[in-house]
Amino acid sequence: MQSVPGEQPYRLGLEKTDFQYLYKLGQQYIVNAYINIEASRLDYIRNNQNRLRAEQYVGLADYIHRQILNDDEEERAFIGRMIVLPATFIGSPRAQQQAFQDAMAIVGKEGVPTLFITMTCNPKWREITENIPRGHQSNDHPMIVSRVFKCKFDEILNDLIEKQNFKKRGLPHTHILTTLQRRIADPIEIDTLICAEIPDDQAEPELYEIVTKNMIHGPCGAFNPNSPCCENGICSKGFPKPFLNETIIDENGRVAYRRRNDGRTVIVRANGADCELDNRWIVPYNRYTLLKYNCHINVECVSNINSVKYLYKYFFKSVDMALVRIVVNDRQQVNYNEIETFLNARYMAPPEAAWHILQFPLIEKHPHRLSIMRPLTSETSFEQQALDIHETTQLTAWFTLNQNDLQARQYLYTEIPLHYVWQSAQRHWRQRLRGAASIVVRLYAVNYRNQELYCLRLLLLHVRGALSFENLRSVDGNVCATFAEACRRRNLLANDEEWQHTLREACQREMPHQLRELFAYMLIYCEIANKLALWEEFTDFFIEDFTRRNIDRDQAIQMALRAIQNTLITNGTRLAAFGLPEPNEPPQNNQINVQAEQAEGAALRNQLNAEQLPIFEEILNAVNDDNVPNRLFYINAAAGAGKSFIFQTLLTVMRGQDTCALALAPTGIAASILKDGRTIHSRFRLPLAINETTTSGVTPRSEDGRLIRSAKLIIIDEISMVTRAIFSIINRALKDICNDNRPFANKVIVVGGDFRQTLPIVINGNRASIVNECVKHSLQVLNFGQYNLLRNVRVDPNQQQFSDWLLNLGNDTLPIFRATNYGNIIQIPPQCVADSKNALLDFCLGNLNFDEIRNRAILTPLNVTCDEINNDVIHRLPGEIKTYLSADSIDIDDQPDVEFANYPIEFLNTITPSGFPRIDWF
Ligand SMILES: Nc1ncnc2c1ncn2[C@@H]1O[C@H](COP(=O)(O)OP(=O)(O)OP(=O)(O)O)[C@@H](O)[C@H]1O
Repeated sequence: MQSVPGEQPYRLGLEKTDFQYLYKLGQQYIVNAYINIEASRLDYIRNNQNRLRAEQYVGLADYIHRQILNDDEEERAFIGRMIVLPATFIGSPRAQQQAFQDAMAIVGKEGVPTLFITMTCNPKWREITENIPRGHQSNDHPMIVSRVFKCKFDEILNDLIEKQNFKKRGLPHTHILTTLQRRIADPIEIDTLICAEIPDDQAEPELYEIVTKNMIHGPCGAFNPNSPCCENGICSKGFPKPFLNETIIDENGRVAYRRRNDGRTVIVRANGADCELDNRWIVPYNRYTLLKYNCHINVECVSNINSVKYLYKYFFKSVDMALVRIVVNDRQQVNYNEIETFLNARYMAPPEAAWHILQFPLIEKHPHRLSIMRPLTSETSFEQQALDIHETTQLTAWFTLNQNDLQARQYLYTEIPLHYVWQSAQRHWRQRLRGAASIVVRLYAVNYRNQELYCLRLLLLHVRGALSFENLRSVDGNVCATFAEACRRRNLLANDEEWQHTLREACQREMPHQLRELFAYMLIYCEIANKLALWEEFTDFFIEDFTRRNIDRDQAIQMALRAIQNTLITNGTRLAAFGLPEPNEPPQNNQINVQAEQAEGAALRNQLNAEQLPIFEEILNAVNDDNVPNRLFYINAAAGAGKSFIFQTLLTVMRGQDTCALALAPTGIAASILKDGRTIHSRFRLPLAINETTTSGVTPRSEDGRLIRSAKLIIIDEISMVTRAIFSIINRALKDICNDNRPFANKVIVVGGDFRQTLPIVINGNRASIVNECVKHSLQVLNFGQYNLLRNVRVDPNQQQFSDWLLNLGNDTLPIFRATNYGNIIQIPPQCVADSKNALLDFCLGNLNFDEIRNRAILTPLNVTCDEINNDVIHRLPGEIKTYLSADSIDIDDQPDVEFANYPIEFLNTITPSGFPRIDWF
């Protein structure tokens, strides 16, 4: 039998030979043929371990050394023979790891994939049945099946990350992850792309035929408990799925597809019986691809990068199971033989063998992998070893390039392949003439335990135009002894130094009260290792304003602690929670200057317009008389109609009467507009995650409880953003704290907002789920009296037209410009449209000075646009640009090393989940 790969396809592809009639034996022949080919390759690897430098594989050497340096002498081992499979051997653990990291690099550049497509070969494809002898099964002709599948596979590939896979028993199938240019975030859009229902057999007979043949799961569960997908009789894939009237995206971004209970069913035979299956058993598909390819093609929306991980896990599992096993034999010799392990855990199906014999690739496109340098042993320095091996690496060639080419110095090492091409024969970088756009670059990953190499890698991600290793280690003209030291000095590694640095810098510019506030927020939001040390180091700065006033140091410290405590309490926490000393006395309530408030209240009251005044009077009347029955007010105010103005007047007038009123809002920004405004969460001590059973953390006997009890009026601004659950918690909490079972404990509650504006945030929610969260329904149920403010006081009277347009927009009464599947398109008045980004910036920022600019904001629907605009704005501002870098890391406590290596630092830098800042701030 031939073992040369090139000859097998020829031999097996011959038409009308005896081979065609071997049936099952033919399958065996193909597997054997490939095993032979593979064996010769493995032999080569086994006999060339020195050339592969097996001892230098990072992590492996670490592990082996740990075994050898075991404290317990009895347990100590010595290194035996090490045989490793290189990354170039497809199926080796290293190849899988590299492939995964390649995929992550692509995700880093292109974004999280949009669709996960699984396509399985259809053995009844005309191209297969017409090419096998009559009466034969397609199984017996894996070479033809593989060839046809490859053609179909090539056709469906379009802008994707792809992987090839083989089902253990049967037919080739492929998993494809595609990244569309635009993310699909809307359930309606998902419905246009993906369907999980039985088509109408009259209207779409062809599709009906394909779906009922290829896209029905199982049946499993009660119909067929022995189905391979069942564990203890329950389907591990969650079939049958529930009926759903609308597609829903849950809070984790997972999609539950629309499967309506429309009465359509299909009869499928399983377990010797006819089973009637409905839409709950349909695997999601795309109409177009199904009609075109006529096979099983499962199309699903991707929710997060886990799908990439899943793809590779699946790949690991079913194709070339490569277990890493360290054998310590009787003589305590550590033998590490990946080839043996690879072969022992081997499963080879005929289609897979055929695929390999035909030399179809498993992975077609790699990012440009940049070497850092050869992974080296620990005894000698990297530089020394690099010199020792007398070989120019991509990295040392980059140094040389920078020495000779001034132009190249502007680039990072990772940007070099975009501008220069690596000439592997000559071992140098040559100017690139074309093709940069499609290049994805990634630096080989390094385990963070290998500190120096890890830090070298980190420097390469941030230092441009380095001339040598020494130059790379230089910071501000000083050569650091190690790469780690250089990283620390460049603030690339996370530690408390960055917080010291932040405070030190702030000390130069900020007033002590601002420093105290900054410190309080650092405590709340930053991961500071030694908070006490930081407090002690900067105490003198925190108390400077007090000591300047000749206040004794101890007392000044108490005052500073109290100020910090006040900020912390507003945010629902205390100094003690951070291991810091608590101030001796409790924080004092702000003293209210009653007379000043009375004067201000009277002035504001005089300004109230004809729409506002009657509402104000009615509310104040209810506050002053417990017997007034109508105590719940809902001010329905269009944008800028002056509801906050009424609230402000009410709060001031009540303070003038020395009566307690509380001002609340769902967000910090909305709360900050109101006098002594607090967020609902902070006032009622609510946890972040709210559900029906959540209760307020305020107890009746606490300081907060007393304050809430004494309040005669509670104002909640921006009620449209409050969820029903929170509103009901407030109602329950008031009843509990005040021991009064009437609605909201008979307090005067004034809520205001505009349901045309922002509604509650429901992560990945659709229209129905967001509306469902709104309090509007509760307002009606609880009999809140509705008061309308419609005149926009904010806009210039000359812009009444714009004000009307805004109102119509909110009321959905504007003329429809064009109707689409995703909703109606309206036309924005031409005077509100800026022709270009620059025109927009000119309009918003013009020639304003910095203070004026601070009061303006440009809102964008997408973070990327916001980053773009920020970048432009920064360059328009006077002064030097300073960049602050974040030091991203994975929480290694619950991540094993392998996970860490799979998410290299530059990948972490590219992800900006909501609420996370970019890696660089200017
Ligand atoms: N009676 C008034 N006299 C003078 N200025 C007023 C009056 N009412 C409102 N304003 C001013 O009009 C602007 C808009 O008012 P306000 O912020 O109270 O509106 P709003 O209904 O809360 O708006 P939004 O819905 O956008 O929050 C503010 O600058 C406010 O000071």
